[in-house]
Amino acid sequence: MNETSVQIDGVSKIFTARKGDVTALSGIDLSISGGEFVSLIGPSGCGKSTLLRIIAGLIEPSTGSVTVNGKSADRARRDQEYGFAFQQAGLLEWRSVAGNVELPLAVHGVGKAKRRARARELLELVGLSEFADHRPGELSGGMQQRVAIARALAESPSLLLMDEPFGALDEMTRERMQGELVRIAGETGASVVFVTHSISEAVFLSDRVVVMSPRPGRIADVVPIALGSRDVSTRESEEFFAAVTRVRESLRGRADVDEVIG
Ligand SMILES: Nc1ncnc2c1ncn2[C@@H]1O[C@H](COP(=O)(O)OP(=O)(O)OP(=O)(O)O)[C@@H](O)[C@H]1O
Repeated sequence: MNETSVQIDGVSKIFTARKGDVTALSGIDLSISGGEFVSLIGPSGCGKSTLLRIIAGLIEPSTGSVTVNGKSADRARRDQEYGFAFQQAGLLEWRSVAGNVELPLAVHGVGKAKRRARARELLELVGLSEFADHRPGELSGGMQQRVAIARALAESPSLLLMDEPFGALDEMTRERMQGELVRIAGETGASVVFVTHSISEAVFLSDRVVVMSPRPGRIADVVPIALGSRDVSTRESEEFFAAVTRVRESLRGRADVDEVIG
C-alpha cells in the first residue's frame, strides 16, 4: 500500500453559471495510497461527485493538480487507469450480461476469445457466472450493480471510482454488496474512491473516511478506520459504532469545535 494512487494538491473548482459562479470545491489536498479504500462523505452539494469527476479527468479543476498513478488525470483517463461505476448500473439492455462486461474490452480492440475468458473470470468474481447469457433486465438491482462492478474491473484498473453505486438498493442487498466490494477490492488490490451519503457504508468499507463541509466543499476531517477484516459481526462491534459516531460528529462540525477548544 505504499505507491501513491491518487495525489490531489490545492484543487478548487468554480463553475460558471448564468446566475453567477458556484465555488464547488476549495483547497482540496488528499493523497491516496495504492490498495487504499477511501470514502467521500458530506452534505448534498458539497462537491463529492465533482471531486470524483476531477480525479477521473472528466472535468478540469480551476486550480491545483491531480495525478493518478503519477500521470495527469487526463492522461490516466485515456490510458484507462481506472474503472468507473455510478448509482445507475447503466447496462445496455440489448447486450447479454457477459456482453456488457466485455464492452470496454471490445471498445479497445481486445479479441473475442480473450474478451470471453475475461468476462467469465469477472462474472465468477462477482458471483454471476450462471447469468452470463441473460439480459440485464432479467436481473435484480443488486445483480445489475454487480455486473457494473465487473465491467468497471474489465481492464484490471488499479483504481476504482464509484459514485453512490449502491444508493438505489435495499438495505440488506446493500450490505451484501458492501461485503462483496470489500472482498473484490482486496482480491484485485485496487484502490477505491467511493462517494456515499451513508455513514455506516463509509465506515464499513473504508480505510479512511474523508468528511467534506458544505459548499464550498472543503475537507473538514479525515477519519482513519481500523476495523481489521470485515465480516458479518463487524457492523455490531464496538469499534464500528465508535467509528460511526466519530464520522457523524465530524459531519456535524464537532471535530472543528474540539480542535478550537483543544
Ligand atoms: N456542471 C455544473 N455546472 C454548474 N454547477 C455545477 C455543475 N456540477 C456541479 N455543480 C455545482 O457544484 C456543487 C457541487 O455539486 P456535486 O454534484 O459535486 O455535489 P455532491 O456533493 O456530489 O452532491 P450530492 O450529494 O447531492 O450528489 C453544487 O452546488 C452543484 O450545483
